Parts: sequence; structure tokens; C-alpha cells
Amino acid sequence: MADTPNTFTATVLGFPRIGPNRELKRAIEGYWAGRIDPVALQNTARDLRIAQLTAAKTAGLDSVPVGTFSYYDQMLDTAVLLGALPDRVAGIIDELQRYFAAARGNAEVEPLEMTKWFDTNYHYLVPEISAQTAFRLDETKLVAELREAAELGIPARPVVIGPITFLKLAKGTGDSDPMARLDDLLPLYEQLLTVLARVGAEWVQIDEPVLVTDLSESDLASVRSVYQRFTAVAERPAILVATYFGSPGPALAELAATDVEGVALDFVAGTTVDDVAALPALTGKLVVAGVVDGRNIWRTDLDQALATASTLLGSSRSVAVATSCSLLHVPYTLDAEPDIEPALRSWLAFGAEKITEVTTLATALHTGTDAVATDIAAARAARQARHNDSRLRNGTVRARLEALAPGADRRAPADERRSLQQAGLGLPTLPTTTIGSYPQTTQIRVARAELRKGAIDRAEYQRRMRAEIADVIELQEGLGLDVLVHGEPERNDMVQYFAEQLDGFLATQHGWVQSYGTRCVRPPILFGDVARPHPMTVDWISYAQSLTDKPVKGMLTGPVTILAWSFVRDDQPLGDTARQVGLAIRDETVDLQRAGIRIIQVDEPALRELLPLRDADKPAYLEWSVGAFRLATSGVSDSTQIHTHLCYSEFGEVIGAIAGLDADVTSIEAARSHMEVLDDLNAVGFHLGVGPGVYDIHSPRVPSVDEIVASLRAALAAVPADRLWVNPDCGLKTRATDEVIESLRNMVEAAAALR
Ligand SMILES: CN1c2c(nc(N)[nH]c2=O)NC[C@@H]1CNc1ccc(C(=O)N[C@@H](CCC(=O)N[C@@H](CCC(=O)N[C@@H](CCC(=O)O)C(=O)O)C(=O)O)C(=O)O)cc1
Ligand SMILES: N[C@@H](CCS)C(=O)O
Ligand SMILES: [Zn+2]
Repeated sequence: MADTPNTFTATVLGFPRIGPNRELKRAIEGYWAGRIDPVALQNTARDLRIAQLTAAKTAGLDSVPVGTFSYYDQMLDTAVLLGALPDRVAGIIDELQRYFAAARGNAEVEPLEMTKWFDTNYHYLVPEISAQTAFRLDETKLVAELREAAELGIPARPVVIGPITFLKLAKGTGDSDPMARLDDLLPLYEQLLTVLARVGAEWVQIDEPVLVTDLSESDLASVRSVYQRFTAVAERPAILVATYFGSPGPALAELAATDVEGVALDFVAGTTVDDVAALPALTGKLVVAGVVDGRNIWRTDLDQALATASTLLGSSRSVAVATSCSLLHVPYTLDAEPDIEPALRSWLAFGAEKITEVTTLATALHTGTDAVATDIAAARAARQARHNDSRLRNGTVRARLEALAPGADRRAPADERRSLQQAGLGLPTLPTTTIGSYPQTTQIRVARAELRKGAIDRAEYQRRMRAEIADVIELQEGLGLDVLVHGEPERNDMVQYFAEQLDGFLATQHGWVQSYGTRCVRPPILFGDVARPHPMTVDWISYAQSLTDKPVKGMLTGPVTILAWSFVRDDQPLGDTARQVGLAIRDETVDLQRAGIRIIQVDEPALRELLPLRDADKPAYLEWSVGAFRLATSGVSDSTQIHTHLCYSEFGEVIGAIAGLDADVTSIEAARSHMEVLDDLNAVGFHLGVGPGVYDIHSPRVPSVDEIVASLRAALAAVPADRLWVNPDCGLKTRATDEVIESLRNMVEAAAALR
């Protein structure tokens, strides 16, 4: 390692990988379905990587991340890199098949668990580490991608997830704590450093986002010892440790105390120039300044970003301009959105535009502002125009929120509501229901695509969706479910659907972002005050209710989830925006009730996801998030039953907040954690209705009646029968119709057997 490595000036921390037109999604799904062979898949992947590398170099990045491409997920790739796939897939000889078996399971093996990547809407696969995991370096993928970039003359910087993040996010199997295996993992990283140096890497980026969470003293000590140890490797690239999604807080001093050559810091999500100035030990290092937001889509305030970078230059040896995190979390380019109105468009920057912002800032920082004066002036004008735009403020909504009485988000005591609701609904004990969506068949998506292209008109679209609703109602009546749903066929997505109908939001046509594996979402852009110009769901639900005497649940997405899965405005506190969305949903509940709907479910699967990463910030978040939900659900009368639904997370830290939501019935993912959530709810005095998911909808496997009876018996050990509901873990939109019918038939039979 040379004493002074060549530094760089402009970079991003990682790239999206699905392809600008979701080419990778289509290729992988084609490979799974046997439509294309592995070579065709690999060719698509290579073409996407090469296009991206070339574009990055052309745009002027002088260090380009390599290795952030993935067929499914970067944590899974790291498990492959370290030989840490679970034994149950070891017998699968074909590498690609083994990889996808770990990712999504097959008829014989269970996949790895999936969970949210910090506070984002991206899901990673959770590595399983035991005392026996036999780590073994397999650098094939990373080295191949590095060589691929080198052949194109790209100044490539390999990226790997660091050992502390890898182990802290892993799940211990047996009694073992993954962190106990840290010392066993370090020689592999040391070996990797040497391999990368020999292939020509001048720098390596080691991602340690876990450093922005609260760490124990011993973990902090590991930060210093691990990275100091890495610097002792004789033949290695310069080391850049990357943190993102927050400030590394005390971990920064530990890194500063080592001889690593650089640190990447997120100045959008909390790190400050003072944090850097306070650590003289950083003076000799490269600071990669994440001043361009990698997670949101607003055009950067170049004046402010440049001020930050310039100040840093005063206290560091060198400064590179960068995005705050990988571009994984934003769409590829604004070029794909010709329909966005020009004024609004000028406020935005997607992936490609962010790369340009980075190079503009790097030029300004290192060469002077003259060369980019026009760009800086244009950004300033766009920001000013956004600030002054009348659509940002809706006086009526603000006045309505101001005028709300202090008790407006409270309902009568739960027991009073319960008797009223039971008298009105007359449900049996252990009522059966589903979470809302039924399979989103190709037929449904094609109808929507045809509507978009103008091949069918709105009346025809409505006719087809009504036919879907009628089928789903008939199916549920046939199965003997007690509380029915309309099946959500008309929804492209449970957030986008609402955003498309609310003022203050902008929906994109092609702004796809990976959520997990090949599944993508198009987060709407929340740019201004939110208002509901007209009812959003009443016609569909009323139609469904007209087909049956059983109660049909109105189905809405809650304010916290709408925010979590949108690009949110950055010019006011999120809690204020949440109240505006809460008010819009409240109006919808009132209209549903007026239309004769007696049960309304308001989904909040993202309640846990938005929980701040540091303990100190959690109480304030829980206060506003619970408040926004209560505002959304307290406009109806006490005889209307409010349900909520939570999934996709470990609920431990939000269990008190779930009780605080005060929903009459909460359906909650529980099957995979064997109903443990019920004990947690009991521990916080939860006494409302609860529907712990009795089977896992993430797998195509049909649960038997006996299995569901066993789940229900486990639930009955924690919850009295008069509070227990029977439902799957989550919606059924990603499942096939045949599986759904069989599974629900067994679920209804299991409930009947226990009654
Ligand atoms: C519950 N989850 C959600 C999250 N975030 C959201 N914003 N929404 C969610 O529901 N986060 C946590 C989880 C993540 N889970 C999932 C599960 C499934 C998907 C998924 O299936 N995504 C689809 C795209 C869904 C969609 O927007 N559909 C649109 C457009 C459909 C489309 O691509 N049409 C084609 C033409 C028709 C065809 O050939 O199928 C086209 O336009 O080219 C719609 O239905 O109209 C996916 O395909 O990835 C996401 C997150
Ligand atoms: N009502 C939604 C919730 C998903 S979390 C559904 O059933 O798909
Ligand atoms: Zn769910």
C-alpha cells in the first residue's frame, strides 16, 4: 500500500441494478420460468453493467463502484463471497440455482428470511450464521466484475459489505451470536484485500451502514480493531469505509483512530461538518462527502452542498463529492418521464441527474465555480421556484388541521365500541377473514396496461375490475369466510393507487425502484400539501358490498405507510405531512361509513420501517406516527369497526405503539415467528381484537388443516377466543389462485373445527 494513494473527486456509493426498463427483472423471471437459459440471463446482466459503467465514466465520475450489481440482493452476495450460505442449499450443484434457492426457496428448501434494509423500503436476505458455519472466500463474482470494468478502462472501486454490518444483520442459528464469529471472518477479508490489489484495485469500499445505529461499547471497540487490522495487510488497496443512512456518531472516532485511508459520510442524513472537524485524526484521510441525497429525488441545493464540501476541505486531506448512499433507492433517470410537467420536473433529480450533480459539485470544489456557474444558477433558480410554488400550500387543509379539537383523534373506550360493533355485525367466534388483496393476475395487470395505452377505455376497465371483484366475492362466499374483501384488483400498488388520486402527489410512469429480488415499486413523489379531491375507494367497495350480505371490509393504506413508500417532501417535518395524509384517509373512512361499510381496515405495514435508527429519535417518531393513524381512524362512529394490518417486520420496538393505534382489530404477521408476537402484545396490556397470521403467505406451500389448528391453539394460549381472529399473514396478491383457494379452505375448516 503506497503511503499516499491516488485520491478521487467524484463518485457514487452504488448503482441500481434492475435496469432502466426492468430488463433484469424480466430476464430473471424468464430464467425462473424456463423461458431463457442462464447464458441469456448473464448476457443481459453484463450488458446492463457495461452500460452503467460506461455512462458513469462518461458523466465524469473518476471512481466508479463495482460489485453493487446483484441478481437478487447484496447481503446474499456477501454470504456467497464468504461461503456463508446455509447447509440446506449446499447440495445444489448449479451455482445460479443454489443462489436462487437461498433467495426464494424451492420445493425442497426454505429460503433465507427477508427483512428491511435499515429504514428503507428495500429488503435484504438475512444470512444465517452458526458456530459451525465454515467460512470460505469465493471472490469469483467481485473479481469478474472488477476485470470487466478494467477492460473498459473504468476507474473501478470494488464494493463489499463489511464484516461488522454483515454479522450484526445476520441471524444466529442455534444459540450462537453471529458477532462471536467475527475473528473467523477477518482472515477472509484480509485475503480478499490482497486479491483485489492484485487485480488492480486502488481503492476498496467497505460498507458499514450498521455504524449509524446505536452500538455497544464492545462493538465500537471492534470497529477500531477490525479496521486497524485490515490496514496491516501488506498488499491491499486503500480502504474507504462507507457509512450511510445517518451519522456514525461515536463510531467515527473509532474509524478516525485507524489507518484507513478514507471514510464516506452521509451529510444528508445527519453527519455534520463539525463531526469531522472535531476529529483531527481525520485530517489525513479522504472524506467522501455524501452531499447529494441518494434516497430522495429532490434536486440538490448545490450552494449548500458546495458549502459543506468546501468546509470539509478545510479539515481533511482531500474531499470527494458523492451521493449519500447507493443509488439503489432512486429511479434511473428523469429522461424516462417526459410527461412530468416542466416546472415540477425542474425540481427533481433521479439517478443519472444525481451523478451529474456530483460531477458539477466536484468541478466547483476542485476547479472553481466559474466552470459550472450556469449549472449552479439553474439549480438555485429551480429551488427558489419550488419554494415559491403555490401548489406547496393548501390553505383549506392547513385550516382544517388547525381547527381540529384536541380530542379529535380519540374514540370511545374500546369495550364500549366492542359491544356496539358485535351487536351490529353478529360475527361468530374466531371470525375468518383475509388481509385484502387476492392474486394480481396477468389478466388484471394487462387490463391496466391496456388502459394506460388507450387500448381500452375507462368503462371497459371498470367492467373488467368489477368482474374480478364479483369473482373474489363469490369465491369467499363459497369458502365460507365471515368478513369479505373486494380483493384490490384495481390497485397497481397499495400506496401508488392512493397517491394517484390525492392532491400533492406526483406519480411516475417508469420510476421503478427495487423492493426485493425482482419485485419493484414506483414510489410516488409527495411534493405539496395533501388533499383528497374525491372519494378514492367508495365505488369499488360499495359494489363489492352490493354482492353479499356478509360485511365487506373497506380497505385503505395508512398515513405512515403512504409516507414510508413515497419520496417525501424535505421542506417540512414529516409529522406535519403525516397529519395531512391522515386527514385525507379520515375523509375516506367517513365516506365509506356513509356508504354503509361497517368495517374499515387501514393498513400500516411500514410502521416499524420508519422507526428511526437511533433510540434517542424513536419516541418523537412514535408520537407523530401513532397520532396520524388515530387521526385517520377516529372520524367514524363507534359502531364502525376499525382494523389495521402490520407485516414485514419484527415488532418488538413498536409493540407499545401498536396498542396505541387503538384499532378494534389488528391483523399481524405471526406465522413465521410462531405467534410470539401475542406474548409481546400481552406484555403491553393489549386487550383489543387480534388476528395473528395463521399461515405464511410468502411461500407457495399450502398449509394443512392440522397445521393451522396448531397455530390457532398456540394463539389461544395467549389470547381469549372472543378476541381472536383467523386470517393469513398478509395479502394474497403475489400468490397463485389455486394455492389461495386451497389454503383458505383449510383455514376456514381449521377455524370451524375449533369453534
Ligand atoms: C407490500 N409491499 C409493498 C412495499 N412497497 C410498496 N410501495 N408497495 C407494496 O405493496 N414494500 C413492502 C412490500 C414489498 N412487496 C412487494 C410485493 C410485490 C411487488 C410487486 O409485485 N411489484 C410488481 C409491480 C406492481 C405494479 O406496480 N404493478 C403495476 C404495473 C404492472 C406492470 O409492470 N405492467 C406491465 C404490463 C403488464 C404485465 O405484463 O404484467 C408494464 O407496465 O410493463 C400495475 O399492476 O398496474 C412488480 O412487477 O415488481 C412489489 C413489492
Ligand atoms: N391490504 C394489503 C396489505 C398488504 S401489507 C394486501 O392485502 O395486499
Ligand atoms: Zn401485509
